[in-house]
Amino acid sequence: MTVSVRNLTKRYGRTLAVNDVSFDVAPGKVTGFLGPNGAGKSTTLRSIVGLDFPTTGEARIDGSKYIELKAPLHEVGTLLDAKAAHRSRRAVDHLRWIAATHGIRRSRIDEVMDIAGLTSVAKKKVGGFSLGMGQRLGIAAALLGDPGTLILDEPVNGLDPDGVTWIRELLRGFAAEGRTVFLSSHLLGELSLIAEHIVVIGQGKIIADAPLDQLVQTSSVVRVRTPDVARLAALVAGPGIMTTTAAPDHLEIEGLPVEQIAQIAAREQVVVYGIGQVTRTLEDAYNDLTRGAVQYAPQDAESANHV
Ligand SMILES: Nc1ncnc2c1ncn2[C@@H]1O[C@H](COP(=O)(O)OP(=O)(O)OP(=O)(O)O)[C@@H](O)[C@H]1O
Repeated sequence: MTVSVRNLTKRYGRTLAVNDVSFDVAPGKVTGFLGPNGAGKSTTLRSIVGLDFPTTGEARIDGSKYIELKAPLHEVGTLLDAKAAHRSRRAVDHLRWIAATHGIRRSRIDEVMDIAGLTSVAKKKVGGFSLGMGQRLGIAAALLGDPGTLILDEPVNGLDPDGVTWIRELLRGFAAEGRTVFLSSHLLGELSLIAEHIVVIGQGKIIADAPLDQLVQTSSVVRVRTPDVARLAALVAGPGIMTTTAAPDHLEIEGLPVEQIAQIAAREQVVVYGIGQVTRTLEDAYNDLTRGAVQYAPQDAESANHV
């Protein structure tokens, strides 16, 4: 199932929350949705699943608008607010209530509770759940109809390390079956372990839509760990080559391939403890992309130290 967003614009009064956004979410992989606070992620996700009506433009799931789907739970599983469950209801009753809307069999409720690790708290009231347990319940609900697509807003939030590993494996497995996964998250390190494709939104506009590999592609900088930084810097010096001492025993070299640097070091008998290309993290890529698109930031570096 492909999720297609076309020229989606959403205004709330004077606020232009989403501004002419178009992108596709492909099946068979996990797609991450990133952006600063207030960038328009939740509005976009809510518009995809018919909880918000676009001012103009549209979102379709395999060609249909969400509201046109005959049995939406079997097509799209959603988690948009982990606190949405009724506080006085028991976890199992929350799932029974949702299952009843689609005639989903009772045994499926046990299955999803088991998948989400909630079997032992099935009869506990949701009001007593932690954020992480609420997330697990929300994911169990999203899985109830065994859908082809999952749309999740911040599903990793509040999960403990076991929970983070669990959801990573769950979502990757889901995508490996050819299904579609679209999730937002501010946890960039975790997202780079889950997602293969990344869409970045800033101030209501799409500012990147690319495979993760492409965003974090290896830079041309080589970092060498050596006790002889000054000597190696002098040996590799030449036109178009930049060297930076990154730490007392770390030299960064731009403009020469790693093999050539290793050969120079070997030939000149410079001791090397480690050598390799510097890789950009998703966080580096995100910071570069969203510079200028952050709405809610401290006024200056000085105030940043005081928040
Ligand atoms: N129901 C609403 N009424 C008025 N303004 C809204 C409403 N929902 C969102 N907005 C505004 O639209 C903009 C986008 O909000 P949205 O919640 O989509 O951002 P987000 O990227 O999900 O942010 P966060 O990372 O903080 O969750 C913000 O300026 C927000 O204040």
